Amino acid sequence: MSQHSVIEFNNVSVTYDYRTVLDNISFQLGNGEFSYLIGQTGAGKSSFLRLIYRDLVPDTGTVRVADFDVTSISKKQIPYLRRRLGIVFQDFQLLPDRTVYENVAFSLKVTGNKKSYIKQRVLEVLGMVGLSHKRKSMPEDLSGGEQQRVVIARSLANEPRIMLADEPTGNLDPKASASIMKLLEKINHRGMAVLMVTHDYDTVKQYPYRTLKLENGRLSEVDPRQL
Ligand SMILES: Nc1ncnc2c1ncn2[C@@H]1O[C@H](COP(=O)(O)OP(=O)(O)OP(=O)(O)O)[C@@H](O)[C@H]1O
Repeated sequence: MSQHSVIEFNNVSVTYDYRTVLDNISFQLGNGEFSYLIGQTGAGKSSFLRLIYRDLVPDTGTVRVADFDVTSISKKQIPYLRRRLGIVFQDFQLLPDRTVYENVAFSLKVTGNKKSYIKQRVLEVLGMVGLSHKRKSMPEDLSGGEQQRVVIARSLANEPRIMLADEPTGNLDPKASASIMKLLEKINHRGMAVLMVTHDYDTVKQYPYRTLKLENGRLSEVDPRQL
């Protein structure tokens, strides 16, 4: 893999029941790069992400993520791969019966960190997303935008190099969406690569970065200002 990329697909194809969803795709996400992935419902965006966190294996081609050859890693290595990824997905919500602090601490406990480090790191990432003062709150007492910021804090806890964000501004009002985008930009400026799947073209136009469109199994770059 190139020294400068953190994700690399080479001639990747995925076919479900004779329907080719990803057709011989090659793609690189640079170290510290911000990119959008767009495409209509059913275009294959989720399949694309699933390849990265090894929830799906391509029929042909290779996928490399950080230092992992994802297409050939053992089951044992999958958790180590996933630790390199900050995952912000709609279906990966906060635990409703735990405080904000505990929700973030949870991801550090499962990776076997010491209590003193966990405390320091939780406060650090909550500070980064501007929610230290809400650490004792329950998720249901936060706004949608605040909940999403806690999800982002949790995804940052283990210091991943790459963030995968699936519709992080979905269901949020324009003000909350803007605060999420500013936060993702801040994280990106600190050196983390961000790959964001979105249907929110207003946001893409307002925060223009490389935009890749999936259509008929192929990936092409489009001008974010022309969406
Ligand atoms: N496990 C599967 N078996 C069969 N078909 C599948 C499977 N997973 C996805 N598909 C089909 O492959 C196509 C691409 O699905 P995918 O979920 O990757 O699209 P998407 O772009 O993420 O869509 P959305 O924007 O609606 O989430 C869809 O037609 C879907 O029905």
